Amino acid sequence: MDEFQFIDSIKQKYYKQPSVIKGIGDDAAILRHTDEDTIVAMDTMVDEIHFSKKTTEPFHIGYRVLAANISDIAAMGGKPTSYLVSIAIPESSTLEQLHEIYEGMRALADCFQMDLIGGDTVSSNVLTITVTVIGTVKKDRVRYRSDAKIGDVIFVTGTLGDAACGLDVLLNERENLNKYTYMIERHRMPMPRVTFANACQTISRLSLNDISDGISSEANEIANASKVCLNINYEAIPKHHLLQEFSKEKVEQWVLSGGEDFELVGTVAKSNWDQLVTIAEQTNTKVTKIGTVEEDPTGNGVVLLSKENQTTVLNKSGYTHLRG
Ligand SMILES: Nc1ncnc2c1ncn2[C@@H]1O[C@H](COP(=O)(O)OP(=O)(O)O)[C@@H](O)[C@H]1O
Ligand SMILES: Cc1ncc(C[n+]2csc(CCOP(=O)(O)OP(=O)(O)O)c2C)c(N)n1
Ligand SMILES: [Mg+2]
Ligand SMILES: [Mg+2]
Ligand SMILES: [Mg+2]
Repeated sequence: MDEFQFIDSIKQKYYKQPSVIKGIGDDAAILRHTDEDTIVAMDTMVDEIHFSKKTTEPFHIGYRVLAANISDIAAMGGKPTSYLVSIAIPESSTLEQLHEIYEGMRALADCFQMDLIGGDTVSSNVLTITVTVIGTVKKDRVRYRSDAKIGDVIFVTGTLGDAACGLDVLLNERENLNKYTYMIERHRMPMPRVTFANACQTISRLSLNDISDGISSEANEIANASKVCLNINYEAIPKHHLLQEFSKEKVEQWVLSGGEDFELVGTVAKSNWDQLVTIAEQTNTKVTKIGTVEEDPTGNGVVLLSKENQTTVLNKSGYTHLRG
């Protein structure tokens, strides 16, 4: 199969979204959105950085890369509608593996009625997949990191540290993997929090960020953008009971800096907290209060972590690709 036959083989037979005027097959795609703002985000995954043979089947590679992208749309409060895929393929990849990658993306895309509308295919030494995701949002319901205000409740969805635990279990080839199935699933097939984020439309102001690098990073991103202090209580951060068998140090590292849970961290006015809890119940989403937004006297933004009755500054300690 050559490049052009490959593109033909991954092309959808029809498009679900009325916004797709032109999808795959010309020099570019054409979209038409009338009433809403368009959200555009991009994330790349690279072999041996974001996945490896030890951790992921081709299906999961596709699923995860799209999930990471959709998660950014959720974090802006939007609805994902379409995506483009750039794939750099090494000689060692088989056609079957490539189709499984696309099957993984399609499986998640179908959950949100998303269309594959374009991309690029090249050969390379390292399997690299870049997705551009497109979504829509009502213009007065965009969720900026800069919208946290003093007095807000800080919340997170789901439990934190699960994906990092699953990754650790896979990388260290522990025996009795069945015991860790839930954590492995959380690493391989994270479900971005679109339904919850969209159901929050009745609330006029939220700040939101999705947890890809680790909450220590994303909480700092909100604090810096909003120039406030996020005071977080470590004990209040929800942790899955399966983490109990691991050392306190490991759990702390996974919870604060593990990343890739693709949960949401955000802040909401105290007066809207009950409403948020109701939305969480209606959308089957676990939501937990983990702290309060306070004034930052320096004006730069800071995150404080209270743990065992001690309060320290929580610096960004999540995943980073470049150091120094
Ligand atoms: N190489 C790049 N060129 C241009 N913009 C970039 C690049 N890398 C990241 N960005 C932008 O920087 C911001 C932060 O990116 P990132 O930390 O990857 O966000 P996220 O964790 O939500 O994926 C985003 O607006 C992103 O589009
Ligand atoms: C084989 C393997 N090793 C390590 C990791 C852990 N890891 C790789 S990248 C990353 C952070 C998230 O990726 P990034 O490219 O920073 O995504 P973004 O923040 O842009 O959404 C983590 C936790 C992994 N997923 N797979
Ligand atoms: Mg990114
Ligand atoms: Mg993000
Ligand atoms: Mg990152």
